[in-house]
Amino acid sequence: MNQIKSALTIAGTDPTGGAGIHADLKTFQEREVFGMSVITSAVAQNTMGVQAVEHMPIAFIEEQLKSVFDDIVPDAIKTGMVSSVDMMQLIATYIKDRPSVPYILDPVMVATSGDALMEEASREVLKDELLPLAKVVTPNVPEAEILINSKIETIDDMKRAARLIVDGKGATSAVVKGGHLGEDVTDVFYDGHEMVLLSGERYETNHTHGTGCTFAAAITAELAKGTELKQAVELAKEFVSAALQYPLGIGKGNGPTNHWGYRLKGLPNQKGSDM
Ligand SMILES: Nc1ncnc2c1ncn2[C@@H]1O[C@H](COP(=O)(O)OP(=O)(O)O)[C@@H](O)[C@H]1O
Ligand SMILES: Cc1ncc(COP(=O)(O)O)c(N)n1
Repeated sequence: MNQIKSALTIAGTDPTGGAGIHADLKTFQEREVFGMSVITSAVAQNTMGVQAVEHMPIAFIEEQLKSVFDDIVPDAIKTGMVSSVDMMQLIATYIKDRPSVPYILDPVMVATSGDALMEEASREVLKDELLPLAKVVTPNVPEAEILINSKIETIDDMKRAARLIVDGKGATSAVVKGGHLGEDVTDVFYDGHEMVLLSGERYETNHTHGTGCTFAAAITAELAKGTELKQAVELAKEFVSAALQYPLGIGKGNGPTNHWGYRLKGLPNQKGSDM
C-alpha cells in the first residue's frame, strides 16, 4: 500500500469555514491528502468581513509546530495568514530545516473585505526570509504590487512581476493571480525558465471568499503527492475554477467557494445557486 501523503497549513482561522485553515483542510481532503494545521491567528470573520483578530503567542505556535513535526512530517507545507515578523522568523526555521519538503507561500495581506491580515512591518521580512524558501509563491495582483513595489495593470505587468519574484527575489516559481485584473482571469506562472498563461472562464459570482486560499491549498496538495510543479498549478487552477462555477449560495456577503465543485464538473449548476 502506498504511504498516505500529508500536507500542513500554517495560517489563520475563519469560523464560517470559507477561508484560511478551513478552506485549506477542505481542499486537502478533496485532493486526497491528509490535512494538518497550525494556527497563527484566530480570526472572528464571516462572509461580510473581519470582526476581530487574536494572534496566538509565539511560544504556542512553536508548540503546535513541534507537535506536528515530532510526529508526522508533512510532504508539503503551506503558509497563509502570518501576521508578524516573529511568526515569520519562527516558521522560516522549520522550513529551512526541511529543504526537501516543498513550501507554498500564499502571501496573504488583506482579506477580500479590505481588512488587513498582515502587519505592514512584516512585508520586508516576508520578502527577504520567506520568499527565497518558496517552491511556489501565489500573490494576487495587489499583493504582487507590494512584493515588487510597482503597479500592475496588464498581463505584461504580471509577467514582469513573476520574473522579479523568481529571478530577483529567489523563489523557485510564482503564480501571479489575475482575479482582480478586469475581465480576464488569466494567471501567470513562471519557474525561471517557462512563462505559462493559465486562462479560464470568469464566473460572475460574488462567492469568492477563500478563493486564493483554495487555489494555493490545491497546489500544496498536488506537490505533497509528488505532482510535477507546472501540472500542480494547472490542476489547482481547474480546481478553484470549479469551486467558483458551482456556488453554494450561502452567506450574507461574499459567500464561500464550493470545495466539492470539482466533483460536479460537467453537471449543470445546482438549482437555486446564483452565478
Ligand atoms: N470570478 C472568477 N471566475 C473564475 N476564476 C476566478 C474568478 N476570480 C478569481 N478566479 C481565479 O481564482 C484564483 C484566485 O485568484 P484571485 O481572486 O486573484 O486571488 P485572491 O483570492 O488571493 O484575491 C485564480 O486562479 C483566479 O484566476
Ligand atoms: C484567515 C484568513 N486567511 C486568508 C484569508 C484571505 O481569503 P481570500 O482567499 O478570500 O483572499 C482570510 N479571509 N482569512
